[in-house]
Amino acid sequence: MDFKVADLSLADFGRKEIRLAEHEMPGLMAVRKEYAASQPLRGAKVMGSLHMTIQTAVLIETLVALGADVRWVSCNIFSTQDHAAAAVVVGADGTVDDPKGVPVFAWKGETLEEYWWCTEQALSWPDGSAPNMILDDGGDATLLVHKGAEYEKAGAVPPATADDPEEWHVIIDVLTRTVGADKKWSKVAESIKGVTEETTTGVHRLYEMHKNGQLLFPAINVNDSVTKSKFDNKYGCRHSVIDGLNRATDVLIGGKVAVVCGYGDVGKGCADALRGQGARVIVTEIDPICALQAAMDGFQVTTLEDVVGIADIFVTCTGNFNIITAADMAKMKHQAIVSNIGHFDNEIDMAGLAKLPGIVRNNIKPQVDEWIFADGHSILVLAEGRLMNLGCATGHPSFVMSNSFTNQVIAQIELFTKTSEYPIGVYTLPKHLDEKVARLHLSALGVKLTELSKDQAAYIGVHIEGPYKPDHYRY
Ligand SMILES: NC(=O)c1ccc[n+]([C@@H]2O[C@H](COP(=O)([O-])OP(=O)(O)OC[C@H]3O[C@@H](n4cnc5c(N)ncnc54)[C@H](O)[C@@H]3O)[C@@H](O)[C@H]2O)c1
Ligand SMILES: Nc1ncnc2c1ncn2CC[C@H](O)C(=O)O
Repeated sequence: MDFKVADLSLADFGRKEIRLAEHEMPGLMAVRKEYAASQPLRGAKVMGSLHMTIQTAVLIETLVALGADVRWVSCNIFSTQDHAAAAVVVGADGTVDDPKGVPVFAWKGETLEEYWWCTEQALSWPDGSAPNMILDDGGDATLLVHKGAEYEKAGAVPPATADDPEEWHVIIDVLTRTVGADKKWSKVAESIKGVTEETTTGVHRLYEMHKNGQLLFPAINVNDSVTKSKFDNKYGCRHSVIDGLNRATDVLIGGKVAVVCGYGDVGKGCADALRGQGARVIVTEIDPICALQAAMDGFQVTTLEDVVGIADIFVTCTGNFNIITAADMAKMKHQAIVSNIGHFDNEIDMAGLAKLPGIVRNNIKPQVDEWIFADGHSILVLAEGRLMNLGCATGHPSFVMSNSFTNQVIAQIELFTKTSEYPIGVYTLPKHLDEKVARLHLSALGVKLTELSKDQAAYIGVHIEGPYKPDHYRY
C-alpha cells in the first residue's frame, strides 16, 4: 500500500483518539449501522481532499465501512494531525509493520510542492486507474482534474506569469509534467461520477465553473445543507477560533478590541465567541443584511480603515481576498494579532507584507510569526494567513463535524448510486435528508422533540414526519 505520512508510530495514539471521537460522532456511527448490510459505496473509488484530522479519520473509516475504496490528502498544508493520518494508514486491524488501512498522503507542514504532489498521488490508484468520486473541501482536487483536462484538450499548458500567485506556479509545474499524449486527466475526468464539496469557498468555485459551462461532472453542495453551514461554520468556528488564538498566542482576549471581517455563518460564530471571552468586537461587512444582523446582535459595524490602528485581534472570515492589506498591517498596533479562518490564505495579503521595505519575519514557533516593520513595531500573523483554527489548533470538535460529515456520506451515496438522476450541475441535498441528519444528533444532547398532531400538521401544511419547512425557509 502506498502512502506518505509523518510518522507511522503515532498510529496507536491516533487510534485512541479516533475511538473517543466515534462516541462524539453519532451521525456517522448511525449511517455505518444503517448501511452496513447494503454496502452502497461498494465499487466507489473515493479521492478525498479534506483536512486530515481525527474527525476526518472517522469519516474516512465510515466510507470504507460502506464499501468504498479510498485515497486521501489534506486540503491545507498545516491542517493535518499526524497521529490521525498514521492511524488511518495503519487501520484498526493493521500494525505499523503491516498497515491495513487507507492510503493517506498528508503531514502537518507540507510545502506547496509537496501538497500538490500529494493531491496528484491520491488521484491515481497504484494500478493506474482513476477515482470515480471526489470528496472535496475548497475545490483543489476538482481544480487539478479540470485544469488538466482543459489543457489536454487545448494541447498545451500555459506558463504561469510573474503576476500569478506562487501556488499557481506550483500547479502549472504539476500540469506541465503530467499533461500529455496519454490524456491522463481527461480519463480521470471521464471516470468521475461526481464531487461532494464541503465548504463555502469550494461551492462558490463550483457554481462559477457551472455558470461558465466548465463543470465536467455533477456536484453536491454539502456546505448548504442547513445541518452543515448553520452548525459547522457557525458553532464549529465559535469553538475553534478561540482554540486557535489560545494555542497560538495565549493572549488575554478579555478587554481587547477584536475585529471580525465578514458576518456570515463563520463570522457570526467568531464574533459570538470573541464577545464571550470579553472582547469588544467590531464587525466589517459589505452586505447590508449581514451588517444589520451584526448591528442588531449588538456589534459595532464599521470599516477596517476606521479601526485598523486601535484593534488588538483581527480575524478574517469573508471567503474573499485582500481583506487585510500590507498597508493595513503596517498601521496596526504593536503586537496586534492577525489571523484568517476563511478557507484560503488570500484573505490576508501575505505576499505584499513580505515585500514591504525593511520587513523582517521572526518565527516564534510553528504557525506563529512575528513580522517586524522598518519602524520597529511588529505584528503576529498566525498560520501564514491560512485558516488558523486548523493551522494553530485542531479545528472543530467531533460532534459538530459529525453533522457535516454525515451530510458528506449521504451525498456520496446519493451521487454514486443515483448518478443518472444528477445531470451535470450543482445540487443540495433534499430537506428530509437534512432533517434526518439533525435527528441523528438530538438524543446525544438530550433533546426530546414535540410530536405534531395530525390536525396541527394539516394546519401548517406539512406531513407529520416532515419536512417541516419550505425550501425557501431561512434558518
Ligand atoms: N476554518 C473553518 O473551519 C471553516 C469552516 C467553514 C467555512 N470556512 C470558510 O470560511 C469562509 C467564510 O465562510 P462562510 O460560510 O461564513 O461564508 P458566508 O458567505 O456566509 O460569509 C462571508 C461573509 O463575508 C462577507 N464579505 C465578503 N467580502 C467582504 C469584505 N471585503 N469585507 C467584509 N465582509 C465581506 C460577505 O458579505 C458574507 O456575509 C469561507 O472561505 C469558508 O469556506 C472555514
Ligand atoms: N476537525 C475538523 N476536521 C476536518 N475539517 C475541519 C475540522 N474543523 C474545521 N474543518 C474545516 C471543514 C469545514 O467544514 C469547512 O467548511 O471548511
